Amino acid sequence: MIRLESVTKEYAAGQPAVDNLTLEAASGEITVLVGPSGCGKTTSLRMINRMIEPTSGRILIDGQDTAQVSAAKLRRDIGYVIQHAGLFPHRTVLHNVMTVPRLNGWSRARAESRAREVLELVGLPGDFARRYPGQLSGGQQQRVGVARALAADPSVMLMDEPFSAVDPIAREGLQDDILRLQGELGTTIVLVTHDIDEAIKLGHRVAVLRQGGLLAQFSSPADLLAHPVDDFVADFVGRDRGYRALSFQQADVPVHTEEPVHLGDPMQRHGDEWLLAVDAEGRPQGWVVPAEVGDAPIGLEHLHRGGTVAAVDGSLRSLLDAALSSPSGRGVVTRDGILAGTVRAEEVLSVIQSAPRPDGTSIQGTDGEFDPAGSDPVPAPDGTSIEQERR
Ligand SMILES: Nc1ncnc2c1ncn2[C@@H]1O[C@H](COP(=O)(O)OP(=O)(O)OP(=O)(O)O)[C@@H](O)[C@H]1O
Repeated sequence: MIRLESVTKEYAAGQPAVDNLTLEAASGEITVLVGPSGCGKTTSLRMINRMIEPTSGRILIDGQDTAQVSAAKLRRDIGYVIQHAGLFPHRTVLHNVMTVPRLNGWSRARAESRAREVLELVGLPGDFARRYPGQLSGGQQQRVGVARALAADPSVMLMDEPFSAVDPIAREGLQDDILRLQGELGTTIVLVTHDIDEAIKLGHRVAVLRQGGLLAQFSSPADLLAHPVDDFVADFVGRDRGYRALSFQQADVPVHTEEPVHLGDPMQRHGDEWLLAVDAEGRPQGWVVPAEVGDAPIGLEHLHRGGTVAAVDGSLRSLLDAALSSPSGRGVVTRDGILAGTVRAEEVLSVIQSAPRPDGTSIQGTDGEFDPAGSDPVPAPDGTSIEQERR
């Protein structure tokens, strides 16, 4: 566990960048520091590995006061990942990743074998080892940065805006990889970001800081969305937080049997109802309308791919989104990627209505502002209703 005890940093006297911050980052968890620019996130992070010394207060790692440990040793023992990866441009990927194990006195052979192992762990094939950072994309460089931080097998890793310089698609992949790696390795991670969505996706616990380095709220993501402590946090957490909180809720939703058609098979049905097409293994591929296919075999060109697909044990948000985004109004759900059936928006909503929320309450029995079961069919953006669309 990392414990910050009344930690203050003043770069200029009387103007704290971090003000009396007390915070515990639990072992084996991801703790995220988030907040607007200049609120002291990076300063807080860098005080943990003594790249910046606190003006007052103490920082303990597993009970040991970091002030008692040599700063150089602390930095070698703690993985550190920064924006733009910070790789040595004149060293190959392999030598970049070997740096800290070599500094720790490992033999060249052992350091190299460890470097290859962690490069594989972050999803970089073997031939990347010989390249130079300039020959990699931003996302790949960031993966090398993560591999380098993991190379010495640290129990603590600090990450400062690690993904903010890569494009949104690469960023999602990197976020998923960090979640997977952290789950596998159990590393204690403290991560800084200004992106609240990233904080909510990655954090077991999220610390929201405000200007002057003051802690506004320290909570689980679900609690942050459900119970922002004040207007500042509510504004920062942003709109749609009721909907986004459904990401953290799971409940059994009725799954209806769906009789799919198979890609490549002749279309043997008629009319204009939506049918789900699957491949030979039963993986959903998209929706087709028999009248558009005619007598031809069902091909990729006939597919409408608008809808999202949810795992059968996925969050209420993913199940509702599958139903709302499906052109048929039937949300596709899968088990291990194979079609399990379909769900209906009104049934997901009625489960949401009665499911316990993260704070233990349920929507039923509140002021009755929200009553999907009793209301008219939900209008779709084109003016029809999901009831009509379902046919
Ligand atoms: N070396 C420094 N000397 C003087 N002031 C500094 C120094 N480093 C940071 N500050 C100031 O301390 C405050 C906190 O900075 P810090 O970099 O920790 O914030 P941050 O939340 O990480 O910001 P950002 O999201 O913009 O990176 C800011 O007002 C900044 O200008």
